[in-house]
Amino acid sequence: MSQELTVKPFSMYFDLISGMSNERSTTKRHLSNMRGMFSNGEALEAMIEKENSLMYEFFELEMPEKDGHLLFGTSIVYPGKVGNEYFMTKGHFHTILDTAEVYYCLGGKGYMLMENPEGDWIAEEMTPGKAVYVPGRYAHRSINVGDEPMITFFVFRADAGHDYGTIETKGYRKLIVENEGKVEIVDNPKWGV
Ligand SMILES: O=P(O)(O)OC[C@H]1O[C@H](O)[C@H](O)[C@@H](O)[C@@H]1O
Ligand SMILES: [Fe+2]
Repeated sequence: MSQELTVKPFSMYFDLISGMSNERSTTKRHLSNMRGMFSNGEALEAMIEKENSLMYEFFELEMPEKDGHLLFGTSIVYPGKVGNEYFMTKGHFHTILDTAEVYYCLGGKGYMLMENPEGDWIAEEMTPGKAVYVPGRYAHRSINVGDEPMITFFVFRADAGHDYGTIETKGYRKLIVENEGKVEIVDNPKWGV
């Protein structure tokens, strides 16, 4: 094994309530990083003009991108809406499509929205204590439908990679929106366009 592929055993502390670690810094996605992801682009621009606030952040550890290694961390999606659509992550397929991921919800309330290229989709509810298995081939996006930050711990194969292109061009088949105070899963009218 070459030197750069050697990883010594290590541990990392995450706060169970906030999901944060003071040992590293997070990658941050602000409203302006989410252009094109929400169905109501005008609502997003209006919000950015007022304040380009933080939508979510997550820990991206540096691990050798080699099969056999695992990458883990936490992700924190803040509460809010763009138009009637809840704050969410961009979502992605894995570049090595057939690689899975596990998420464990530590706090908040939301959904893991998943869909595969064959058209199967499912929105798995995420509440504290719930572990969600995202099988290979499924794009995955975390959506916060509550009033608190939605915090998850995740683990996936370190060389899986992130494919954002498909979601950026086609979007998701489904949207999670608020309708008269209730959470609803609706068809994305712009899907594939
Ligand atoms: O990559 P995004 O879709 O923006 O989501 C942000 C992050 O969310 C999760 O926690 C994943 O496990 C990360 O790999 C991902 O990068
Ligand atoms: Fe992933």
